[in-house]
Formats: sequence, C-alpha cells, structure tokens
Amino acid sequence: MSNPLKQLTEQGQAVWLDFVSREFLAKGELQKLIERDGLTGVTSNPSIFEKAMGHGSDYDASLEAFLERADAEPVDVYEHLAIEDIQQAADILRPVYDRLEGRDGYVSLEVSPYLALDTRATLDEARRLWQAVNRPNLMVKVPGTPEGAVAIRKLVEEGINVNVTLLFDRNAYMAVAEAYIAGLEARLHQGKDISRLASVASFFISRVDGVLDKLIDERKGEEAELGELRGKVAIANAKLAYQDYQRLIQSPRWKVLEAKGAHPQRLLWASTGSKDPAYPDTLYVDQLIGPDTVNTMPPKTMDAFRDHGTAAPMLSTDIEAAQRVVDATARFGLDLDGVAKRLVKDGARQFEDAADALLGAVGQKRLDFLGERLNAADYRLPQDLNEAVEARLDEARREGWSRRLWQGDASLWTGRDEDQWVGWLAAAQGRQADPVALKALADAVRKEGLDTVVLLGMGGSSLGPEVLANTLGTATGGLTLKVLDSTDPAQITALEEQLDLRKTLFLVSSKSGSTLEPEILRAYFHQAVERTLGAGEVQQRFVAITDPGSKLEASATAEGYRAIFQGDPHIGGRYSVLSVFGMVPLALLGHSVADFFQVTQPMVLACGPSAPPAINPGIRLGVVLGEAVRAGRDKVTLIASPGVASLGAWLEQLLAESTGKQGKGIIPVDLEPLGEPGVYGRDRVFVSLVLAGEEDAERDSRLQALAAAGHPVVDIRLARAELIGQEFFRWEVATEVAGAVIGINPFDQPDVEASKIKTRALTDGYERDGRLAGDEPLLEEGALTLFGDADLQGQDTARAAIKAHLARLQPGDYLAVLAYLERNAVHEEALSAMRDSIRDSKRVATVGGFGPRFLHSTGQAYKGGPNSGVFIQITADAQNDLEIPGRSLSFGIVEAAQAKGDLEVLAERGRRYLRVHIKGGDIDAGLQQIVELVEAAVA
Ligand SMILES: O=C(CO)[C@@H](O)[C@H](O)[C@H](O)[C@H](O)COP(=O)(O)O
Ligand SMILES: O=C[C@H](O)COP(=O)(O)O
Repeated sequence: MSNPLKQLTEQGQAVWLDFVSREFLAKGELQKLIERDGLTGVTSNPSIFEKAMGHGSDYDASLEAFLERADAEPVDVYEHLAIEDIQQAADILRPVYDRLEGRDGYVSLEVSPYLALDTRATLDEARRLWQAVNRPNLMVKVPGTPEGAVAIRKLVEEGINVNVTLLFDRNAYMAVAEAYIAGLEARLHQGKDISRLASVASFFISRVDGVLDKLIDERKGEEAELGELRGKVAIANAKLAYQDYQRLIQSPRWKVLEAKGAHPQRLLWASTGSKDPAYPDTLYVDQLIGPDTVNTMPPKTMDAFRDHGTAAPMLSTDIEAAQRVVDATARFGLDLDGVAKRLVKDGARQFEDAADALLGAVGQKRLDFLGERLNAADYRLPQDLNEAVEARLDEARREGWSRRLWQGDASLWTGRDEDQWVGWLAAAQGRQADPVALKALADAVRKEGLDTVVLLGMGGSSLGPEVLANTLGTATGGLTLKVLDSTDPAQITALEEQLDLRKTLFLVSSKSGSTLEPEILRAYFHQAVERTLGAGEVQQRFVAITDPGSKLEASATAEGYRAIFQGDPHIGGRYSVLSVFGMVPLALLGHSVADFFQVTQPMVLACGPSAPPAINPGIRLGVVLGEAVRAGRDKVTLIASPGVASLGAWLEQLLAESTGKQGKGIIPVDLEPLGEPGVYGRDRVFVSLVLAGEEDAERDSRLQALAAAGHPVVDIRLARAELIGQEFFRWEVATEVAGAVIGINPFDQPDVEASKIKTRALTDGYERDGRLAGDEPLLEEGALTLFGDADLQGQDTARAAIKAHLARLQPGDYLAVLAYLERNAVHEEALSAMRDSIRDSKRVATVGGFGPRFLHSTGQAYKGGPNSGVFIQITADAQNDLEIPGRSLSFGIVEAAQAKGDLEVLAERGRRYLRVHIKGGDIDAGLQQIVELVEAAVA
C-alpha cells in the first residue's frame, strides 16, 4: 500500500513538518522524511525551539563556541542556535526548492513573539532574520495581527517570503491575503520579479475546537443541539476559508499577478495535532485535504497519518454543511469572532511564555558558562518572602519588565517622566564616555608631572568616583584621587594641607552645574592655585564634568578650563557612575576605561532586555528588595568586606534617594557592625558583599545565624575588584525594579530640593543681613546646646532630653546620627559608638552621615521616606573658618545654613529630631560627651 503522506502530495497538498531540533537534523531524520514521505517544508515556532533548546545538552557545544567568540544576551544566543538549525534545514530542503522552482521547499522562522503588536519592530526583525539566515527558501513568520498585516505587505514588497501565523478567522485571513496581494502589486509596480516569492497563511485549526468544545460543554441542557457542533467548527471554518481562497485566486486582480508568475499565498493548516483523545488522531489532516494547501504536522500526527490516514480530497466537500455549522454557532450565541480574537491573544501569549522559558534556559546556560566572570548572588530568604518574590518574578516575566525597563516604559513606575531618565543603560554599554579622549587627558596630565586629582562634587558626582578610587586604587602611573564633598572648614583645610598645588589637578563635577558646594569649593581652589602658581596657570589645573548647557559649562568655557566633559542629561546624578562622571576619574586613576567596560559587560548582558526576570540578576535583586519593603523589611543592611566596603556609601545614595519618597522606600544601613540575631528587629534585609580573598568565617557564621533566624540574606561575591562595575549596574537595575514594586518614581528627589531651597534662602539672608536667624534652644548645658521638636520641650537636662528622644524609638524605626562636622576617623568612631549602643539596646537600625554630604544622598529618604526616623543632628561652632572668594559668606556659615535648612525640613515633615550643638571649639570633647550621654540614656 502506498504511503498516505505521499498521497497527500498527489492530492496537491504539501506535507510539512511542524518541528525541528538539532538532534533530529543531525540524525538525518529530515532527509528521511523528504525521501520517504515526500515532505516539502518545515515550520518552527517559539514553542518548538523551547522544546528543542530548553532541555538537555544537544546545543551546549554550539552555545559555548558562540560565547567563546563574544559574550551575548540570551536572545542573541538563542537566535544564533536557531539560525544554525534553520539554515541546516533550509539546506536539506534546498534540492526540493530548486526542483519545484520556488513553489515549495521552505523552512519557517518566527519573529520575536514580543513584537506581535509593533509593526516597525516586526519589520526590522523580519529583515534582520532574512539577512542573517540568508537562504532563499526561508519564510519569515509574522503574526497575522492588524499590525502584522502592515509589516507583511511591506516585506512582500521587499521580496521576503512570509509565513503569516496565528490566523484563526476568515476576516484576519482576508486582511493578510490582501496584504500579500498589495505587496506583490507594489513590487511589480517597481518592475521587480514576483515569481520567486512565496507566502503561506497559517490557519490554526485544533485550537478553535479546543475553545468552542469547552464552551459547548459548559452549556448544560442544550447538549442535544449543541453537541452536534463538537469537533466540527474548526474544520467548517477552515473549509470556508478555503472557499475564500479560491474566490481570491479567480479574481481578475489575482489573474494579473498570476500572469506575471506570482505564486498564490497558500492556506497552511497549523495546529493540526488532535488534542481531544475522543477524536481520531488524524482528524485535522483527513478533513482538510485539497489542492494548493499545506498541512504542517507535529511528528506524532505525521506518524499517525502515515500509519492509518486517509488521503481523500475532503476540503471542498460538504461546503453547505460547513456553512450550516458556522451559522449554527451564531444562532447558539457562540461568538466565533470573539473566540478568534481571544485565540490570537492567547496564541501570542503562549509563544511569549515559550520564548520566556527558552530565553530563561539559554540564559541560564550562559550564566553557567560565564562562571566567575559574572559576580555571583545567592539568596537565603524566609519562606513567605521567597513565595512573594517568585510570584512577583513571574508577574514581571508576564508583563515583560526586562524589556520595558530598557525601553524606559514609564508605566513600569508611575507613568510620569521616567522615560526621560534611562540614559544610564546606554552609558553602561560604554556609549557615553570616550575611552580614547579620557586616556589622552590622563596621559597628558601625567606627563606634566601632576600626581593628585581633587574631585569637587557632591552625591552622584562624587560617590561613584570615591568607590572607584577606594576599590581599584591608583594604577601604575595614575594619579591619586581625593574627593572633597564637604563645606566643613576643618575638612577643607585638612585636605588642602595634604596637597602640593603644583602637582594637583581639580575636577569640578556637577551634573546640574549649579550645586552650591562645588561652586564655592572651586572658587576657593581657583584662588589657592592662583596664589601658588599665578593667574595664568589656573585654567590648566581645572577640568569640568557637567551636563550640556549648564552654568558650570558656561563659566568653565569662559575661563578656558583645560577640558570639559559633557554628561548625558538623560542620566540622573546617582545613575551617572558609568558615564563621564565616573569614567573621567577612573582614567585619571590610571585605569583603562575600555577594559573596565569589557569586564562590566557580562552583568549588563545578564540584565539585558531579553533576560527573563528570574535569571536577570538586577531584576531578581530588585524584586527581593521591593517585596521585602512590602513585607516591612525596609532596612537594607550592607555588610561588605574591606576591599569593596566603600560601595556602601554609593549604594546608600542610590537606594535611599531613588526609593525614599511619598512616605515609602528603602532605608539603607551602612557601616553597622554585624551583630547576633538578638539585636535586630524584623525590619531587616542583609546584603553581604565579599571580594574573593576576603572571606571571613566569623562573618559567615553570623550571617548563617541571621538566615537561620528568618532574616533575608543576600550574598554577593566578586571574584576580582575590577568587577565592581558589575555591581554598579546590578544595583542600578535593582533599584529601578524595587521602585516599580514599591510604586514610586525612582528618578526624582523632590525632598533633596526642599533643603537646598531652604539653605539658599538662609545663605541669601546671611549675605543680606550679616546673620543667620537663631532658634530657641531646649536647654544649654556646659558646652552643649540642645534644640528639639515640640514633644521634647520641657526636658531640663541634656541627659533627660536625649533619653526622652531615644525613648521614642519603636520597633521598625531607625536612628540617624547626622553630623555637620569634619569627616575624620575620630568623628566616625564617635558616631559608630552612638549607633552601636542604640542598636544593641533598642534593637533598631541605625544610620549615620556627615553633612552636607548625606544631604545629596540619604537625606531624601530621611525627609521623604517613611516617617520612622529618629534624628540626632550634631553641629559645632566653626573653628578656623574659611572665607569664600567673591562672596560675603564663609564655609562655616554655609555649613551652618545647611544644617539649619536640613533641620527645618525635618521639622516641617513632622520628623522626631534633636539637635545637639557643641560650643567653644573643642569638638572632640563635645562629641565624646554626647556619646556618653547617649550610652547612659540607653543603658
Ligand atoms: O504557524 C505554524 C506554521 O506556520 C506552526 O508552527 C504553528 O505555530 C503550530 O502549528 C502551532 O503553534 C501548534 O499549535 P498547537 O498544536 O499547540 O495548538
Ligand atoms: O547627587 C547629586 C548631587 O545633588 C549633586 O548634583 P550635581 O551633580 O548636579 O552637582
């Protein structure tokens, strides 16, 4: 008996296989089907590739060889592997294609399922795939959505073979048939050949019955009439579509094209495997046999038909009966159009799900392949948080967060201007800073014998460079980098005393170009350089980094600065480290910016738009942080090994300033010693950052104890300090994502502005009146004067006031010590001592900061975040104050105005605060006294 599959060919129907895999091709199975069954085509789709690549190891060697050549995102890895398969299948089918002169012998590859509703992107992708596969017998698969139809018309016009997929109803079919014809006409109009073009319209069959049968089964009491329709509608619908096809190819319009050699767009029956075991396994082949059609069968259906199929021409029989079936669906209120619409949506969703799984699997293999080239992160989460995280990751997958983040889709956050702030993504790919120009500057200054660079800048303009200097140090031949982000006269003097101005370069770094601190510091050091080297030398010692059009740019240009590097106005300050704001300092430190980006890329690619959330290191971390906040764990406690410890200050700004607003957000906790579980409340997440070689058994066992006690613990590990750039990027993505989970705009800093405005008003007032308005103190005691909010009024000793203030700390609150003093080791030690005693006795998180530095960082969350902060502000009479050239202000006055402005905003926001002012100049003694009072208050 002859092979029923071969009989299909005799009936004019092409037999295609709805399957492909590497192993299948390698074993010669496709060739066998061509020879034995007369097979003339192959279709693939995301589900098919998911089955092939998503499991097992058949693709591993090829994947590794590809990644050896160049690292890539999951989608590029997938595409490379898929294209190899498609090319191989196309080559196997090439003799068929040649023999049939382009009428058959095609292999289909689908465009990304994420683009089904985007004409432009579909067009670009189809063109790209067409070129990449580079085989005449390729068909690019494009969904038959209204958006797809526009792309189809254009692709056909350009001479690209198209397989229109996801068709479920005759209206959609007619629309794409029109697109095909219009595309051919346009091509013909341009005088181009239309005889080597082919197209199929893939009509999905079994899924229609799948939905309708279910609807029918749900209609109780109507079984008798409705039951008749079970398993009939899909075939009836397809038969009527075939009638449409025949009318079309008889039309005069088509005849014109036919005369020029055009091939009709054949109807292809897809989804032809029987899903209901009650139906014959060859149902959707047997009933749909007719000339000029294709049936693409899954292997099982093909085997079944070969075994016991009946090749009779059924497609044009019983058309009236088919019409009656379709009419009956309408009569019984079974909405065929609605079902088709739903199936298009579900179908697109199904392919997206498959693509997600496929990209997840391929992406995971890439991560395994990278090993230590990518910083590791492990999570120990309590069960309830873990469940919330996994659920959110799945939601993020379904909602395409990875892609939307890279597109800057504002609806991921609050739908305001977030799309204007995603320049940091391009910067992370090395697209903002020019390594050659930066190296030229570094080489030139070194040649001139300069050995130190002082960066004058705040927050986002200073913290990243500080991390780079502390983590990577000065490379051979590089300059030493010092950051000055204070208005404290003692701190300025301490730095100045270390400088040899003959060998110092100043980097004035300000995105806005109008920030007060760098503005007055540069005036100060202009004068200092002028005094030492003479007026003519000043410009050569100053370099500016600022956004285009800023006030700083204008004056640096007017003054003839040695160089001006422009930032990207679409990057906010705290996201700017991988732009010129971090890269100019990196180059001056003597490091290669190009190499830095190279070793950072594995993380950028791992967090890329095609990396599904579950394997996307930035998204996973962000979801953990965001869900933790939702569960009341909003204190992200950073525990870093010495080599990467300075990342903490940068992370503080990123997390606090991005998320701490509208009464919500993350409170980062840096530089708190790691304690036993008993000293912590249930409001913590611990993040451990360890540089290889700095492992510490004691730390590990403490973290283990915390994890065992039910605290979330995140372990991040860097194999080398050079990989610090990966953490910048991971955390930037994570912060964005945490912002999306929390529901805030992670790019603005409304409350930082508030204290800047207050400070400006105070300094303007001082320049006008020669004095800063004073406040009414709570009490004075020796060298200390105390000020406090209304609830502290009436306390009559420093000890009682501090005790009363700290007594307000409740579980979930945090204590902040904010010191407007020189940031030096002694003062840091004092702040730590206060924090330790309060943390251990009150079991609350503690944070510390030096003003005005923290104003540009965590200050946002203290004012705009949750009202859970209890603040101790420490100020002191300025000693050896410094005048600001050109202003009737001193640095000491500015610092005092900043402290006052800060406190006023805290007061306005109803925060609990106490200010302790040290009079008389012995700051260390005053500070020691405060430490003792605090210790006594919590004893
Ligand atoms: O669209 C084509 C061929 O053009 C097919 O590859 C099509 O995607 C498949 O037949 C269907 O996705 C299979 O659907 P189902 O059998 O899972 O319902
Ligand atoms: O984090 C940003 C600081 O407020 C400094 O801003 P800037 O770079 O515009 O001077």
